[in-house]
Formats: sequence, structure tokens, C-alpha cells
Amino acid sequence: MISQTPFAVIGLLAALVFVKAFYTRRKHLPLPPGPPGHWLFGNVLPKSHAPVQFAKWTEEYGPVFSLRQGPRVWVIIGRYQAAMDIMEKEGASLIDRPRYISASEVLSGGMRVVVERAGDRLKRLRRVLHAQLQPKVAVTYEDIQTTNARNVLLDIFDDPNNHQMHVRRYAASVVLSITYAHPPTSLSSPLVRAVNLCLSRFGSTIRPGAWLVDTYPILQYVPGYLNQLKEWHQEEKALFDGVLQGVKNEMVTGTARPCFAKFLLEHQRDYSISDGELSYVAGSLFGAGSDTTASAITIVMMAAAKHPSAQTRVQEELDAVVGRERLPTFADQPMLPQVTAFMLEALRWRPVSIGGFAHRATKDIIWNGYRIPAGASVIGNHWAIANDPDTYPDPQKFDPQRWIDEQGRVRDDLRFCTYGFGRRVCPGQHVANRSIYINTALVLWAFRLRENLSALIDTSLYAFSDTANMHAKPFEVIFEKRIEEETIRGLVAGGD
Ligand code: HEM
Repeated sequence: MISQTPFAVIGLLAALVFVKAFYTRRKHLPLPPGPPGHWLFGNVLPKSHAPVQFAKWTEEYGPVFSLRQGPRVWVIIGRYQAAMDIMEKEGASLIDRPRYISASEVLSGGMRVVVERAGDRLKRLRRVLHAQLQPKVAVTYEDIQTTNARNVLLDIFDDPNNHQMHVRRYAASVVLSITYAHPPTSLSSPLVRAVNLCLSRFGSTIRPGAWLVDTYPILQYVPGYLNQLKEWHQEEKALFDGVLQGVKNEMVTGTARPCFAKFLLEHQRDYSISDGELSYVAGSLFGAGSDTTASAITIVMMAAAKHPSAQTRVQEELDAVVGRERLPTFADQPMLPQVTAFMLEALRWRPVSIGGFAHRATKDIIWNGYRIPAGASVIGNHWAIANDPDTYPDPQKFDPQRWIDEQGRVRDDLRFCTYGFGRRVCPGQHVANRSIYINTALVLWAFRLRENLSALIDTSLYAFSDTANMHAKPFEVIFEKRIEEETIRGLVAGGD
């Protein structure tokens, strides 16, 4: 009988050669193409409106292009399908964030979820966030959201010129209620002012290129260089600890109402959360959830004032389903596909997180014959993806009907990346969507929004702040009442 051994050995050797060749070939695959740069320093990143420049480079270099900045590689994705292939399917290799010495390690003491690196702490923090923000818990915030959104209607009656401020007040109030059971508040309250200050410091620190130490880490050892950030961290920590202490005191006296902070304190051990992490995860929810939600609702209002016929379609639906004698509620949403479509289109038309947040590749990722190397910062550019003509035909057109299927229902085969990607997708998305829905339904039910023809609304990106989460600069809207003010006040007072 012929021995099988030599064949087995040959087979094994052939397999080894094949595997080695496979990996060698992978290693030699090129980076995605991109604009030429300096041989040593690489590309100069755009100083302002980076997502817009990146979208132009997408047109020129394709759905996935790369940039180099010193030793750092950036890969930018500007088309929907490529974003799905890379950010979603390869999500496990993109769970990490780039290292932010300035915004994360120093300013946030390494505890802010949004800039947390992959690892055990991220897993624990995301678990606890999920516990309190998942869909079945999000519905329990209905009363907080409804009460605050109804107040927006009254605020608009009282002071229509400050509509953007009313929406910011809504978002701040909702997040503080959910997090600390804080009573409805105003933008001028010392707490809101203090957390907004922390938020703007974080926003300015994380801007690409704001702190050179993020490209050249050696700078962290320069005496005094990071002092400003260290001071801000101490202030931020004291603020977050102070608000949390308020909840602890209420728990001692038995007066604490249910909220995220109380839940965390009661389950601190189950989720293995340290005191510092607990204080920060609660404190930084404001930063993640308040500004973003306010921006989204304001974009809905801008879209309505600018697109009268799309607005009419929503109002016809509201009149047919809700009528004019009661206020729209969450229970109405399944019967209001036009309201949902309108908000989805507004979120695509002017995406709040316009450039997307950077993820970091922990392994080489191969896409279409290109290699995204381990260590690269990978960004799904929301602005370019929103303008992908293959997924959203005629993308510049504001057209809520693209979200509606032939049966008149909201399409379930179309998506946009409003809330980011993969394993870092926004954990607050269910709460956010519910906030945007209830405000859209109530405002468009109560008012006809119009543009003042002598103060036209600028909807270009230059009419928004050049920040990671963009905000519309002040603009005027005429709020014509569709329902009598007394009727609305009566319905709000009666809780109907
Ligand atoms: C319209 C409103 C909102 C928008 C547009 C938005 C968008 C985003 C985006 C794009 C990300 C990054 C995703 C990625 O890395 O790919 C994110 C992360 C995050 N969001 Fe939101 N968000 C909103 C509201 C909220 C709310 C209401 C909360 C909480 C109450 C929240 C909490 C967070 C947190 C904690 C993270 C960090 C997650 C991580 O890095 O793992 N967001 N959000």
C-alpha cells in the first residue's frame, strides 16, 4: 500500500505557500487613490469646511480615497455602498477611535465615550448606555419629550424670532431630565451654561489640527503645553461630579426620581463602572445629545419654510389623521408616514454630523483591490454620502417622497447614516428620532412655516457653523398659525 504521508506533506506545503502568497499580496495592495501630497508631510488637510472639500475629492478620486498627514493615514468614504461594505461589514475592525491626546486623554481624562478607544472600558460604557437608551427604554421618555415639545409651541407663540433658542432649550431640558431628572430648564440656567461651555471647549479641541500634539505626540512632554486642557478637565470633572452628587443626595433622602444617573448609581457594580466613569458617562450625554438634537429639529424647520409643497403634504396628512382638535402624539406616528419621511429627508438634506466621526482600523481591510491599513483613521463623510446620486437620485433636491414606497409607507430598504456606523453607531438614536418626530409633528400641525421674502433663508453649508455637529446660523421664519392660539394653549394645559 502506498503511504499517504508524502501527499499530506506536499498538500500542507502548498497550502502554506498559498496562504503566504495571499497575505504578501494583500500587504502590497495599494492605498486607495487620493490627492498628491508632500513626500514627507503628506497632504494639507482643509482648514475649513473639510466635508465639502472631501466630497469634491470623492468626485475626483472615487468612493474611497486616502490622504496622508505626516505618519498618519486617513481614508475617506464618500458613497453609500462603499460605506456599507467597509464601515458596516468590517465594523469589528473599525470599532476603535484614533488617539486624541488633546480631546480625550487630557481634556476628558480618558473617560468621554465618543472618543474612547476600543477595549474593555468602551464595552462597559456602551453596555450601560444601551441599557438606558435602547428602543424599549426610549419609549419611557415619552412624557418628558411630549411636555417639552408642547412647550416649544407656546415659546414660538410668545417669541417666534427666537425659534432656534426654543429648540435648544427643548433639547437641553430633555437630556437633563433623562440624565439627572432635572426639572425643565432654561438656556440661561447656570447648569446649562456651564455644560454648554464644556461642550464648546470639547468641540474646539477635537477639530482636526487644533492641537498639534495629536499628530506629533512628543509634544505632550513639552512643559506647560497642555496646561489649558488640564485646567478645563478639572473644571469639567468638578461640574459633572457636582450634578451627580445632587442625585446621590436625593437618593439618601428618598426623593430621587428615576433617571440615568440614579440607574447608574444603583447598578454601578453590575456594570463595573468606576466613580469617575460614572460621573463622565452621565455628564457627557449632554454634549452628545443636546446640541445634535437641537440642530436636527432646526434643520426640519428650515426645510419646511424653504419647501412649501413638501410641507403641505405633511399638513394634509396631519389634518386627515389627527384633525385640528387634538395635538399629535407618539401614538400617531405609524399613521403619519409623511411626517417621518419629511424628517428623514431633512436629516439627509443637511446632515447634522456633516463629516462623520473618525473610526480607526485595527486590522488591514481590503476593499476593491485597495488596502486600508491597520492604524488608518477611517471616516464615512456624511455630506458626500448624502449626495450619492446612485442611492439618492437628484440628491440636491429636497424630496421626502424618496422615503415613501408604492403603498404609501416609509421605505424599509433605504437608509442614511445620520447616526454613524457599525459598532460606534449613536446609542442615542432612538431617543433622538423620537424628539425629532414629536417636534416635527407638533410644529407643522400648529403652524405654517414661511420664508420672509425680504430675508430669504440661506440653506447653503456656509449658513451653518463649521463644526463636527453643524448648527444653522440665525435665520428668520414666519410662523402662521394653522390652529388658534387659545385652542393650542387649552390643549397643552389640558394635557390632550
Ligand atoms: C439628531 C441627534 C443626534 C445625531 C445626529 C447624533 C449623531 C451621532 C454620531 C454621528 C455619532 C458617531 C457615530 C460614529 O462614530 O460612527 C454619535 C455618537 C454618540 N451619540 Fe449621538 N447623535 C444624536 C443624538 C444623541 C443623543 C440624544 C444621545 C444621548 C442621549 C447621543 C449619544 C451619543 C453617544 C454617547 C455617542 C458616542 C458613541 C461611541 O463613540 O461609541 N446622541 N452620535
